[in-house]
Amino acid sequence: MIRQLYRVLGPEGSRPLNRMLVLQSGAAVLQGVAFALLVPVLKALLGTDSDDVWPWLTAFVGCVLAYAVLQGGAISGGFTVGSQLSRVLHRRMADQALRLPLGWFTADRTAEFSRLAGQNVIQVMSTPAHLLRPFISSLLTPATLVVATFFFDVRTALVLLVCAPVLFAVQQASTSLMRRLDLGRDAAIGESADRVLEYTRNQPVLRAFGRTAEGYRALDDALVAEARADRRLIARGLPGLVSFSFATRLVFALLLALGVSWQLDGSLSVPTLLALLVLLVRLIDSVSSAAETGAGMRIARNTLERLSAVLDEPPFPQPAEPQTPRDASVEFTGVGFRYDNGSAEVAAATPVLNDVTFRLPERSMTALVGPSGAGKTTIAGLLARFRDATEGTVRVGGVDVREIAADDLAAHVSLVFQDVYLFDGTIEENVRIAAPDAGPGELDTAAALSGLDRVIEELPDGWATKVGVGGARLSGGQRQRVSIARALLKDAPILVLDEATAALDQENEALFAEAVHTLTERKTLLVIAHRLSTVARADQILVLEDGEISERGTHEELVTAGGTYAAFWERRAQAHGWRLEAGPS
Ligand SMILES: Nc1ncnc2c1ncn2[C@@H]1O[C@H](COP(=O)(O)OP(=O)(O)OP(=O)(O)O)[C@@H](O)[C@H]1O
Repeated sequence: MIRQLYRVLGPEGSRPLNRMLVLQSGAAVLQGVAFALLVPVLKALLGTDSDDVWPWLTAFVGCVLAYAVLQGGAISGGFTVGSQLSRVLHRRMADQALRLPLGWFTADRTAEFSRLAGQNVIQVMSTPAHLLRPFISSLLTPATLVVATFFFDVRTALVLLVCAPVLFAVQQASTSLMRRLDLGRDAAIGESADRVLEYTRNQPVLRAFGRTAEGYRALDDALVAEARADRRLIARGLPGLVSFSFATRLVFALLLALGVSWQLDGSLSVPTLLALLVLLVRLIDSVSSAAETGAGMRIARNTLERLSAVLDEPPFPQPAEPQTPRDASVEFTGVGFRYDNGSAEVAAATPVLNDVTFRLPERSMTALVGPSGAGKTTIAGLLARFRDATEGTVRVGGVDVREIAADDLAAHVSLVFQDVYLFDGTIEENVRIAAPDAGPGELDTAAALSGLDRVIEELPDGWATKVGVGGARLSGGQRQRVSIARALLKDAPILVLDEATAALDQENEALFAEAVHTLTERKTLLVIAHRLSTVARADQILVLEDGEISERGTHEELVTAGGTYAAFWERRAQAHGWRLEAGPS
């Protein structure tokens, strides 16, 4: 536990922890010495010459005062370490979030990450003050008492020395059992928290399909599993806890019986026996509280382990000597890709892309079409290096994306996603994220190209309209236009639009198609397109099926070739919307 705290805090954060450990250890030993001094004090008081009490009493009071000073320092030190822990952990987690590959952030891991950064950091920050300090006392004070007992009665001290390993073994056995059970319960609680979150977030969908809490199976199952883990913890963990408590009482009874028999045979005086019993009661108390704080320490240790695991995740590899893209072209050569789904078994996963090779010449427009699930969004992600290709090479401006610094690549590639996320702020703030220093002219151009200018005109607060968390106060089409304007304002030479026109109405979609076409004069465009107007005007169309490029060419060439594209064209040409879907099998 202490080792883990040092690891998490790092060298810079370790000083307050060192100080707290030294102060608390000193206080714990002094507490033990103060209790031990009660023996001569009691012996003198109960004995024949009560004047002997003064030197012992003076030493006792001195010890108590010194203890109070050290303990005060340790208490304030515990809080200092706690706030240091929270600061260091939050900063390290934020740094780690920046360094981890985007592919790492699956829904489950994102939920775990926010749980760790929120409630778990708060839980860990109270550990030094409320658990570690009492735990140190509950170990060092009894140890001091055992050593002190040697000065009063060697036999009692030897019995204690023999019993200590037995108590320790029982405690260890119960701790490791509880730790395993705690881990199982922590996982069950985490799963329930995720399902409750999912259940809350997806209320609109669940209500639309008439699902109530009882009818929502995943949440139900998670709550049942959590209750089962709780019952398992009580049923299997209780014997361990009870056996420890029983063992400590047994040791006490044994020493009491021995003490009485030694008193009866005249080898132990009554005052010493009484004073030793006071020490024993204190000793048993301390050992029992060690067991109680041990439970809290176990939970904190599990949490620290989970935090360390996230902090130790290998960051996305960055090039040692970064190169700069030479132009705005893009090249995929023999690219293969598998999602690892959070496991190390990448090789076992089904390939999503297979031997994908294509080139996007500078200032050209390519439409990527294909049935749902064919791998179009995956290609966009590889181009922006959200993940690395499992096979082959992705090049931007003639340079392997793995050799380009993250900032440089981000400056070259702009993306408009299917799922638009807006930050809680005004429309202007959301667009300006792309280029905080952009002038009003640039902002207006981006708004005009994306159709955002008309949205601004309709809204009473215009650019200053608050969008709400995630953009909840705007319609889907409005959100999308903000997102497109944002991508256009960034003015990166390569623009990837993933289903960007899906939420636009027909009139706006046509305007947008025209704007996109105009953009080709300045940018390299990859449009994951579903609309005919966009696809037909592309310089090159790539048809992706089952992760492989099955056809490529211009609209005319592909229609003439009479393949998959032509068949879909035939079927869809008359429809208002155009969507390439898997044909009947
Ligand atoms: N994070 C992920 N983990 C595992 N598999 C994934 C992940 N994301 C996508 N996939 C799988 O990869 C395949 C390709 O998905 P992708 O989103 O690239 O397809 P798409 O062509 O963009 O589909 P759509 O047109 O429906 O958006 C699908 O089978 C999908 O289930």
